[in-house]
Amino acid sequence: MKNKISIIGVPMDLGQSRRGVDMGPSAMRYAGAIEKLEELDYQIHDLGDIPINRPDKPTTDNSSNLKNLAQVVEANQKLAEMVDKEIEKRHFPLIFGGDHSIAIGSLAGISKHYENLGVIWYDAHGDLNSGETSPSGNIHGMPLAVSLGIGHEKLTNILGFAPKIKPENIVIIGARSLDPGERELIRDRGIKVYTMHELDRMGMPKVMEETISYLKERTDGVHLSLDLDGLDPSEAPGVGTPVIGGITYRESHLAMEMLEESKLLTSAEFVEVNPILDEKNKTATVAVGLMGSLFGEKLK
Ligand SMILES: NC(=[NH2+])NCCC[C@H](N)C(=O)O
Ligand SMILES: [Mn+2]
Ligand SMILES: [Mn+2]
Repeated sequence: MKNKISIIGVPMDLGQSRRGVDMGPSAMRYAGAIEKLEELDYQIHDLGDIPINRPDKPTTDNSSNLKNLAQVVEANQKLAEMVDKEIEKRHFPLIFGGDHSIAIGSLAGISKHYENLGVIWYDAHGDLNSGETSPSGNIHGMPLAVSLGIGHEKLTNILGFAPKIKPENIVIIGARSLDPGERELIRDRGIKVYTMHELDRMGMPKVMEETISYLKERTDGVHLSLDLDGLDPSEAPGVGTPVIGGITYRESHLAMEMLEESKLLTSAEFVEVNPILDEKNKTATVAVGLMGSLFGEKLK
C-alpha cells in the first residue's frame, strides 16, 4: 500500500506586511510539487487551499498590537481542524504556506496526536515573539511562542488546549536574526538552537546528526517547519524577510536527506514563498526540490 500524503494550501498573507506570500501554495504547485511526490510513489490527496477572509485594509485589534488577529485566528482554526482529520486517517500532512503564522494551526492540529511532539524550526528567525516583544506586530514572528503557550489567548488556545509543544522538544536551525525578547526566551526555556555560527563551525552533517539523535530520544513524532528564509537569499530570494548569510541549497538538501533516512518526520510545512518577490519562481522550485529530498528522491 502506498503511503498517503495530504496536501493543504494556506494562502495566508495577513501575518506580515508584504503582499504576495498568499500565492505561495500556487507557486509550489506550479513548480511541480504534486507530480514530484507522485513520482516518488506516494498517494497524494490534494485538499486544495483553505479560504482566507481578507479585510479591505489591515486591521489592528484594540486590545493588542497584533495585526489581523481575527483573520489569522479564523484561518488557523480551520487549518488545525483539517490537519487533525488527516492525521486521524493516518495521512502525512504536508502544508504549503502562506506566511509562517500558519504554523500555529498546523501545530495545534498535529500536537493533539502526540504526547511529545518534536519540532524542527528551519528558519533565519526564531518566531518566538509575543505582542509584548514583537518589533512589528506581525503574527508570522510569533508562531513558535504561541505553540509554547505564550501570547494572545485567541492564538494559544486554538482547539481549546495549550501549550501545544514543550520547549525541550524544539530544535531551531539556521537562526541569524533574533530579537532581544526571543533570545531571552531561548535562554530561559532552554530551547536548542543551531545558529549560523554553529552551522559554520560544525557543518550540516553534524548538526543534523545531533538534531536527529536529540529528537529520537525524547519525542513521539516530529514536525518540520521550513521557512524558506532559512536558506540564503541568493538561493531563495522570494521571501518577505530575507537575511543574508543563510544556509545553502546543498546543505539544505543534505538536511532533508538525513531527515528522510531517519524516518522521524510525521508532518511538514513549507512557508514564506513569495512569488512577487521571487526571480522566475526560483524559491518555489527550491522548495519543491527540497520536498523531493525529504520524501526520498536520491540515487540509491
Ligand atoms: N516567519 C518569519 N519570516 N518571521 C520573521 C519575523 C521577523 C521579526 N522577528 C518580527 O517579529 O517581526
Ligand atoms: Mn523566517
Ligand atoms: Mn519563520
